Amino acid sequence: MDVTATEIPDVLILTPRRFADARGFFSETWSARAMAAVGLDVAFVQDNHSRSTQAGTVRGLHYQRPPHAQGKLVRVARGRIRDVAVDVRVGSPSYGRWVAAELSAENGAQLWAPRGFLHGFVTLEPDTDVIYKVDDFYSADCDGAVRFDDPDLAIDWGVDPQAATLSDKDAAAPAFASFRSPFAFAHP
Ligand SMILES: Cc1cn([C@H]2C[C@H](O)[C@@H](COP(=O)(O)OP(=O)(O)O[C@H]3O[C@H](C)C(=O)[C@H](O)[C@H]3O)O2)c(=O)[nH]c1=O
Repeated sequence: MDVTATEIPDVLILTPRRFADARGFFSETWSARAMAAVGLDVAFVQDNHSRSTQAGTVRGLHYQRPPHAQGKLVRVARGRIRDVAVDVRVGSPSYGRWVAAELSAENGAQLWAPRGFLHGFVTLEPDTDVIYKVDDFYSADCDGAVRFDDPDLAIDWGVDPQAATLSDKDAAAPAFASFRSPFAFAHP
């Protein structure tokens, strides 16, 4: 499995090996052993699958507050997304900074964002299927959102935010200025 660093050290791009042959390919899309080999000991408890029929669909920016904060390992089974993680760990040198990566069925790349990050993506093709593992269960009570096109975050989504397809929840998400992070940066 290839590991590529991003501008935020704890956010990684993992790309599992693909065994191609005349039929297509085989890939271990997740392996606890492969994750441990790169220093990631994560106990995932839930798999998610979201399908977005339209290109330009934005899902995010979302997080779950403690005690149900979630680390996420995101991949695309069909189509293509620009995946975004925003560091909101109080005390982090990269607090408020974002990283983006293009994940697609074609490139097989996966984004790992630990707990303490806002997460969202925009679809770059119709009928895009996003598959992701999380390390805590869904909790509606702990679910939170921040405006995806917040001017203080100034995320480059690569598409026109004004034309984005949004859920009502995301369309009404609060500004980053009103966000009080419940996450602490825990590094030596
Ligand atoms: C996330 C989630 C949702 N749901 C239910 C709650 C709603 O009735 C319905 C749709 O939920 P929502 O509109 O929050 O789905 P997304 O907008 O795709 O949210 C996700 O989008 C961004 C990209 C994320 O990183 C999060 O994983 C997640 O917040 O599924 C569940 O039953 N379990 C779950 O884990």
